[in-house]
Amino acid sequence: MTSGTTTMTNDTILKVEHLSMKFGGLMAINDLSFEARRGEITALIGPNGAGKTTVFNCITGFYKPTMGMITLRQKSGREYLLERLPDFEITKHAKVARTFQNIRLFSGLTVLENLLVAQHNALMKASGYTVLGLLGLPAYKRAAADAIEKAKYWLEKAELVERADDPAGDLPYGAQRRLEIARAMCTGPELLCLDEPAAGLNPKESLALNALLRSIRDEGTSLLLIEHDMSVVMEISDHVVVLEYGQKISDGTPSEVKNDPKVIAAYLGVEDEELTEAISEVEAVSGSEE
Ligand SMILES: Nc1ncnc2c1ncn2[C@@H]1O[C@H](COP(=O)(O)OP(=O)(O)OP(=O)(O)O)[C@@H](O)[C@H]1O
Repeated sequence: MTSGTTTMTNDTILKVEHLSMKFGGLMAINDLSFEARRGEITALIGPNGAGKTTVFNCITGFYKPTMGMITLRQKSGREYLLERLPDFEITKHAKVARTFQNIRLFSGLTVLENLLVAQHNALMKASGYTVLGLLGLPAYKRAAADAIEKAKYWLEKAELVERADDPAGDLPYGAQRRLEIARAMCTGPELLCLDEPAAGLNPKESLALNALLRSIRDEGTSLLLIEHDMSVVMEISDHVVVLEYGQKISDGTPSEVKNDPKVIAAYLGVEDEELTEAISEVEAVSGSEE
């Protein structure tokens, strides 16, 4: 669905405007606006209950927002109003893929099979949705060969080649995380949304994850991630958006956000008066430096 009404440039892949989500009397997201730029890693951070997962669920079609607009602009310039699309169309047409806080693999299938299953839609399309197509069409044979190539590519990128024939459920936790991301990449997304990808990883697994996410970005897929692990956020993000009580309290580079008194206060949980004091202190210091 093309919106044709926004003024997005090609540098922006996602624009969230005046998003609100109400659950009964609870305003989980309150008039939130932010942008994610193409070819960047954007992190969405904030204390527990700030509304991060709710934003993800609105972007990926799991929730229909109470108000607001979410526009995705593809490389081709085509725009989709995500809040108007059912979730399967967000994946299939708008090309937004996601992972969840808890790993959701086909644990009885092998690692390779997980990557092939992700390409089922492309294969069925090439078959013309018929058995004869599956058996004889050259287009299907080509698509099947492409699917295997793509799976091999992501096996290598995710450092999983040696485990390709093992059941996914037998992999260590960090490898399962990378497999989930590789599987999402096999769907060819323009925007990859990751919900706490570093949760539960040991330091070595965390480094492997960072390398994988950077290489995904460097190849041109934009990333939006929710992450609690600040070392991951500070190390790999190009842009950080900070939420508190469903509202944006800061937005900038990792170092800008890290030094923002509002962010420090949100994470330390200080009272409003103390926050005002902290802000005036920072302003006094920056004023005396000018
Ligand atoms: N389906 C729902 N029904 C009712 N309330 C909900 C629902 N989903 C989220 N909430 C509430 O909305 C608020 C934001 O929750 P959300 O899970 O988006 O926060 P979060 O920032 O992702 O938190 P965490 O870091 O703990 O995962 C919370 O108060 C939560 O209890």
